[in-house]
Amino acid sequence: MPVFDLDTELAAERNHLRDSRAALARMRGRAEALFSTGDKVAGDAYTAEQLGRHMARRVLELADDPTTPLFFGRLDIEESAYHVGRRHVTDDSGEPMVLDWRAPLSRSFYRASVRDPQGVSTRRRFGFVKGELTSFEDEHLDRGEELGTSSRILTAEIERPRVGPMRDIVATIQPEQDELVRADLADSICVQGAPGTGKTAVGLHRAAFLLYLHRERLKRSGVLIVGPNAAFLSYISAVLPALGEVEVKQATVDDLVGRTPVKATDTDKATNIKHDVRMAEVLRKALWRRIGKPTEPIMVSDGSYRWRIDAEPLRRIVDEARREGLPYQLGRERVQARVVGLLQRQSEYRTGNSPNETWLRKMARIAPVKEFLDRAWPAVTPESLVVEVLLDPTDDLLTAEEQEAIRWTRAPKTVKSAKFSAADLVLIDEAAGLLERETSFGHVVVDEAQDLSPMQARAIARRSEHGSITLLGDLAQGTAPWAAADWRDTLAHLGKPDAAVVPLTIGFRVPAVVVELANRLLGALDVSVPAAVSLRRDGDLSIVAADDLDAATLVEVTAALEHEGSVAVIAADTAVARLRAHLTAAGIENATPDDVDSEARVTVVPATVAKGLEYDHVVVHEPADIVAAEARGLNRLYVVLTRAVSRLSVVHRKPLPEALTAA
Ligand SMILES: Nc1ncnc2c1ncn2[C@@H]1O[C@H](COP(=O)(O)OP(=O)(O)OP(=O)(O)O)[C@@H](O)[C@H]1O
Repeated sequence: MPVFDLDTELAAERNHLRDSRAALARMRGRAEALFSTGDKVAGDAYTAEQLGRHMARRVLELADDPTTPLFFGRLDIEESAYHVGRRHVTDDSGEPMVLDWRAPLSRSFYRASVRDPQGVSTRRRFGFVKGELTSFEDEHLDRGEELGTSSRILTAEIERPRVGPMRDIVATIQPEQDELVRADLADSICVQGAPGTGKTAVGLHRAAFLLYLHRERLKRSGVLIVGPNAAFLSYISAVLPALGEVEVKQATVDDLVGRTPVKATDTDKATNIKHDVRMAEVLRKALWRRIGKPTEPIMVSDGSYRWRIDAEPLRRIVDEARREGLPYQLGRERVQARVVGLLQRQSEYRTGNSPNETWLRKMARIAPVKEFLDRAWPAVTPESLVVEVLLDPTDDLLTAEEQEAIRWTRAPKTVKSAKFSAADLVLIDEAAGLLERETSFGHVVVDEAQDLSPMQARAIARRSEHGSITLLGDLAQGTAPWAAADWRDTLAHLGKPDAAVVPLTIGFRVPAVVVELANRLLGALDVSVPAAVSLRRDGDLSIVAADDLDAATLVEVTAALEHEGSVAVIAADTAVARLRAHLTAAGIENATPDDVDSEARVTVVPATVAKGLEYDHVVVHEPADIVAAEARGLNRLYVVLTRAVSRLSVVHRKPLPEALTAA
């Protein structure tokens, strides 16, 4: 029996890595050559363009990032060894050298266990430094060896300092995460997970997995990722391209509904009413109220002919179209087409000829038909409907006080010149959905979903009507006034009432000491969520009471800069400008989270923007102010305290919130 020699094994694996990289380079070379000759081989300009786009994407997909390993694992199944990596690599004869992590066989890399080895005798994980293979770790499942979360390589990965944007986790996806990542395209899922349990990571990897498995279908319908704000989207923006997926749309809900610019602000009260689901019904009623009952005939002169349609058949056409339940605009088009159809029949009967297209178009626009349509089924734009409702929000569904809170007291000169608030845009989107169908994405991932208002959820429902969704969130992190208390409500608004709600409980970000502090708040948050178990035993927590807060913050930041990794000061939004100036005056370069190109190691983060982000060292500045700044301030503090990967310092002058000091 050959002696197992670690050095020889490692050398063999390094050779395989070198050969795989060379093979990938050849694959890319071939794609580039095809890209540059695409227009010569394609028969026509359209095909050339299609091919060009396909090849350009292929070239991007085949990029080799020298800082990340091309493969990170190996499965020994029977007599064969399969390397598992970020994408397929084949040799010149088409034989696989690296299997894509999403391939069916790779599943065993994440799921095989001693209890269910799935034919795997040995699972090997590789350790890398800057793309160079430095070590490996074997689990001989056939000998009952299993490392689980005690894997040294997993521990190193989750404890590595965080610098720059979020990275993919393909090398270390955990079984409970993998189950979600590989769920069927048809399945809508809601993931309830404590901070740092990998919800965002799971959502992004699921998108990549679905794109791999259903490439053609999803290329047509598209995949959409919805995140809470621009800073978050830029933080996660590198993950999918690193996995070879370059065509996924990422947007905030505001981006989705932003057909006109925001030019007004609402009172909190008005905002809350406008985000309430009752507004959907208020708008629907206001729209369909416009439809009139035809009482007069249509009379059309057409050269020497006169056509007439009586009120009765017109009433029937309108009633029928209403009953069909189509979006309003389609209904209008159908009524118009049926009226023209009746005119056409009269013309055919009298003249014995079928009228041509020009005649049909003329009849559709002729004054008597147009006037009838404008009375019976008037043209509407989403904006005009919302203006109408806001000028007169009379509806039993709203109390008199609520109607007053949203009422516009002055009419804009024109609908075009109307000044809309952010919440109005959500109403306009709802109105647009009543008029016409939205195009539906094949799959939508919604992150930080606990903060979706019912009306925002409906905006997403319209964009996922024929697709599935992955909803990610944590009820304890709900900070919006309408934040969900029960996922079932959000799922109902999203049109996916039967989606499974699945918990994630293993925390990969926040060290145990910090989790323990943050968890003290849970009791005061009035939500029922499973608490997280942190995988991280390392980490540091310090609570500093100081008279001069800004000076104390500076001391903490300076100390943090001694260590590797990113540093954030998180403070109430109103303190950010002052703190930044204070740090700058002390010679510490700093940026805000939306400043994506900044090289500064220190970021000053307004508390309301911290959601979803993480930093190695976090200095929380005056928790009492963060709590006092908003109605759900304790939830905000819970979010803020759970951003730290390695160390958390809490700097305060005012007393700490009671819930935090309770043992
Ligand atoms: N299986 C894993 N292996 C390695 N790192 C992981 C794994 N799962 C999650 N992580 C890391 O843990 C951190 C937290 O993950 P992520 O941001 O997805 O959590 P989250 O549940 O969305 O958190 P939050 O609720 O705070 O937004 C990230 O740095 C992520 O890369």
